[in-house]
Amino acid sequence: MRVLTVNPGSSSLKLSLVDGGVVTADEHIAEWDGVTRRELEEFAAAQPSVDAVSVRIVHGANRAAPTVLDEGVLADLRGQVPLAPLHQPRSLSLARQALDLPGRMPVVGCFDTAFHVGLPDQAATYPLPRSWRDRYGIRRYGFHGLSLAHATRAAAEVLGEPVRRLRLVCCHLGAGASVTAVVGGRSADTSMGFTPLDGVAMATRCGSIDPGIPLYLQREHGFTASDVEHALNHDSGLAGLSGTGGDVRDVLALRAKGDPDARLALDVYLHLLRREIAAQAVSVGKPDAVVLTGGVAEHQPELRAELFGDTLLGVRIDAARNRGTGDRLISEESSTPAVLVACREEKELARLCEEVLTGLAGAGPLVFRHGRKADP
Ligand SMILES: Nc1ncnc2c1ncn2[C@@H]1O[C@H](COP(=O)(O)OP(=O)(O)O)[C@@H](O)[C@H]1O
Ligand SMILES: CC(=O)OP(=O)(O)O
Ligand SMILES: [Mg+2]
Repeated sequence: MRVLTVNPGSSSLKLSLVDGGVVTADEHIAEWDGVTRRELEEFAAAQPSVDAVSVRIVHGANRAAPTVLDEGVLADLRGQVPLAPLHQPRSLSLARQALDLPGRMPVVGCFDTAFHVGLPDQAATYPLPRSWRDRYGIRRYGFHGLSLAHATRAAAEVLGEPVRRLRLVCCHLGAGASVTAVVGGRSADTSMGFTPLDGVAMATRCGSIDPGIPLYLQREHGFTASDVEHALNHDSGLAGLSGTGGDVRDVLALRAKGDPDARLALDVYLHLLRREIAAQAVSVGKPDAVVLTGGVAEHQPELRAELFGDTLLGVRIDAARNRGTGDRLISEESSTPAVLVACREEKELARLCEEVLTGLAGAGPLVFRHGRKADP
């Protein structure tokens, strides 16, 4: 099956054609402003033929499996726009365009949140009033699920162990970043929450902060909810700390020139990431390995080494392996294994799309068989 995959991230748009599991064409629009123009139509028109389209949709609420999209499902998914304001409008606008592509092929939506649907109650529940949780569905959802599903399988291959036997701390470090405890292919805990704003500091997002801060700014300094939402999503994280747009390459270049804000930005970023890795290691039990994936993790060997230093979870980075290529161990033989894998959300999008369209969804590998909570 030839699947056109559509992956709108917070900083980029990635389009691929995956034919029988192999990527045969690729277009990566880095520094994407989120406005959908004719990129999808043009990419589709350039392919010899396409059998189906698979779209990454960041927030699927309680949906445990991917689904064939139509106008009704898209209307339902608009309910999650306020819960993922950077991503959901982009995904839905591209899904809408996909439904209108010439040939009217089936369009499948694959949800970042689905990987986390079976989170244990103690990890999914916020300590908030029952009425908020019951009435408004306030819970930890978790994101980056397509990346995590692929990274889990790829890391298992590198480690030579079946997914079901592995206890992993998986770090997705891109423009968005999260850390997840993956036990036997299932999410046991994760740093992102009700929205993809929670957790570690990101390119432009703040991650977890004292909830008293936005309340104070609104009550005492006249900020509106929209002002605060915008600043926490767009002007915080590495961007807010360093005065750059939040691209880690720019922050590293400034730090190399001795810029104190850039130094503080990276110190804060790494400190919060180390703290979260340690926290997720507790949720995992005894981790068999730490897995790194995503644009920042893949392209920044020095930052990888700096992240682990000498002490974090007993990982010691091996200089030669760290400089290598491909999915691989990057740690010394005698230490806790650290595995680097390329983020291949397009492969997961294509795999899930094929499963849905050939009627196999839910009978696939362990990592998508959560099923404790039913579709809404
Ligand atoms: N050499 C590099 N090439 C591309 N991206 C890089 C490189 N080094 C670091 N990055 C970082 O990767 C981030 C993009 O990661 P990616 O996972 O593609 O993001 P997203 O999917 O969230 O849009 C950029 O913000 C950039 O900081
Ligand atoms: C959920 C999320 O933050 O995704 P991305 O890293 O692609 O922006
Ligand atoms: Mg991404």
